[in-house]
Amino acid sequence: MEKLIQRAQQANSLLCVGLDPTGDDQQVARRLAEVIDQTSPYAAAFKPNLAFFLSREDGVKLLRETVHRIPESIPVILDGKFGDIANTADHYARFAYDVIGADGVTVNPYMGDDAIVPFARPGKMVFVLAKTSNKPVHSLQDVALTRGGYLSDYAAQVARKLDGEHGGIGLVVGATNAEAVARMRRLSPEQWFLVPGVGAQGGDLQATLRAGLRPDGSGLLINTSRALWQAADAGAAARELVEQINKYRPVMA
Ligand SMILES: O=C(O)c1cc(=O)[nH]c(=O)n1[C@@H]1O[C@H](COP(=O)(O)O)[C@@H](O)[C@H]1O
Repeated sequence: MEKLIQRAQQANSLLCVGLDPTGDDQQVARRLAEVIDQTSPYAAAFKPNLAFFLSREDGVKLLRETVHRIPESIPVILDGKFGDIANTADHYARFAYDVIGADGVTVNPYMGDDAIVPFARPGKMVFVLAKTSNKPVHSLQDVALTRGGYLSDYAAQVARKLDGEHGGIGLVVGATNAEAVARMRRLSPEQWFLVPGVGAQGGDLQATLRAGLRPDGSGLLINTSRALWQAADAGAAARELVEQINKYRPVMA
């Protein structure tokens, strides 16, 4: 997590700029460049979502160009929600890190720890889906375990154990349920959380920060995608969000 920690301190920001590009191919390339250039001063990280690139011809090329445009000091998390048996996961890891040049990924833990470990390379970040922002009718994450707690708690425990063994493992926790953020923080006092759900999904920023910030005022990466993509001035919107976030962070000595 060193690159992320350094960048968050340097930019005094916990904002993750989500890149979920919509529109026709020509517009999209132009808008991506614009959003990256305007939001870079305020971004602790960027998170391109793989689906929005793969859904267009030459999507991998566009993704590579996108990552290339992002300043080297800002970490890039490729949001692919990967999760497959280890030898397949190894190929996803090669794609994310070697082909695309990402600094981190999101991973779905449903297939267990061996689906996560191939992504845990030195210097890379792995964000494991624990308690996501959506609210399904049939939520696997909310299944109560006979041993106590919920399946999402178990995902967090596995991620914590793997972080101890490999380093660089964080959680994905949605901003749409502050109680769940607090619960995850109790289970994982020190890990970094990638937190989507603010903006278009209506998550409560203040409640999320209160529930999830570590005592050092850090440890959360607040993602927003559509709200910046659709903003008339993405730079101003990003700056405003950083200011809002920083209002709730304790002032460090
Ligand atoms: O892993 C994610 O990034 C993710 C996890 C989650 O629980 N909820 C969630 O919305 N996301 C992603 O975060 C982004 C949210 O986008 P906006 O709702 O437009 O800000 C999308 O790329 C989602 O795929």
